[in-house]
Amino acid sequence: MMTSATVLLKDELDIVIPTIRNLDFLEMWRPFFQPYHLIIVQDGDPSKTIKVPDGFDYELYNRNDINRILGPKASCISFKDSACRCFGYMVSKKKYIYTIDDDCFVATDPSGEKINALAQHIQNLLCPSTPYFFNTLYEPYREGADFVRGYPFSLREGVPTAVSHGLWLNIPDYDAPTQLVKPLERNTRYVDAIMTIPKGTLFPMCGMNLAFDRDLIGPAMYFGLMGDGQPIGRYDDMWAGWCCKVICDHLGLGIKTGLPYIYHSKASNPFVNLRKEYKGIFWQEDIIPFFQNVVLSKEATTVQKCYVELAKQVKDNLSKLDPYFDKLAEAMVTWIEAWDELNPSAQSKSNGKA
Ligand SMILES: O=c1ccn([C@@H]2O[C@H](COP(=O)(O)OP(=O)(O)O[C@H]3O[C@@H](CO)[C@H](O)[C@H]3O)[C@@H](O)[C@H]2O)c(=O)[nH]1
Ligand SMILES: [Mn+2]
Repeated sequence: MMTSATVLLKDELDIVIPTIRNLDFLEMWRPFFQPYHLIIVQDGDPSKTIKVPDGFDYELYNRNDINRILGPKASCISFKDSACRCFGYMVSKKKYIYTIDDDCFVATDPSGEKINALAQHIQNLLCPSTPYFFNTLYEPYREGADFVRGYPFSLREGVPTAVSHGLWLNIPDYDAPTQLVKPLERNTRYVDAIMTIPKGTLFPMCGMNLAFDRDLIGPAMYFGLMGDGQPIGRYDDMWAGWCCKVICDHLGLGIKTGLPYIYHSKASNPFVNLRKEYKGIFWQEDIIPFFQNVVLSKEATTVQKCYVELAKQVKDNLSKLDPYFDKLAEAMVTWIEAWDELNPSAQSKSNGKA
């Protein structure tokens, strides 16, 4: 059991869990999660009671709470999709967020050790990122690693890390077509590496094992309009990842991917997933070039300013793809308004070097 001295960021980090199920999975995480505050976002029927195992310090929000707290702005929070988790990011008052799905369990590393995914994410966030020059020995700040020969000393200080993207053993986060073609495929490959995603490169951000610095990038972690009443689902985390990456590149912040692993136990239904994803699979062939060509102005010195500029570019450039993007662009602005209403002190803080 960790002592209070070794509980990293105990009072500076919230764990956000979106759920439509019971939370028995927390029993396996108890040794690692119990010291932290949980923010549970209950999706679906608000009259259903979600049982939280004893001994955890938590706050729980259902749809009625979201509507009560945000009023008309609640329209930007998805219903019946894991995208609802971003409400937890908004109501948190902590500097760091870790979000995990309720079908993700403690994984074991090749030595047989239980992986404290939260501790690894915290390490990732507390160490700088290196987006401007790739270190071929991967994360240079780890024990037993460093910058390799030829790495410019002027770049070794790195930049602040905004996001730590973890991976998954057992059920990988495949899209529906891949799941359908490879229904029995399980990820058993433990790759002992953490990498900074280079500046100018996008990546597919998965929301099931994800940590971030809320002060640096929180307002960009909007998981979009998904699920009930929307033409698309299961692109919530992807959308947030693309928005976050272009904003991190603009503000000089870093995103890492790799360790830690969790054990993902539940394969969602590939046919249901196909119905949710299919427009995204088609649209992303236009969405990705859009994000690859996004330019934010030098006046965009805060995440909020970047995000509102991005929303306008979404409206101007993607609405021709589908009227959905008009709605999404408006929801992006509503999200920022709601964020700033709930987080007035952080409103104008400049995050990085534009
Ligand atoms: O309507 C819903 C459905 C689910 N949840 C909660 O969200 C997470 C994820 O649900 P689940 O594990 O069933 O789905 P996956 O397909 O494995 O999810 C991954 O795919 C992406 C979906 O966008 C995302 O990267 C991962 O989450 C669980 O905690 C459910 O309880 C919900 O809140 N509402
Ligand atoms: Mn899952």
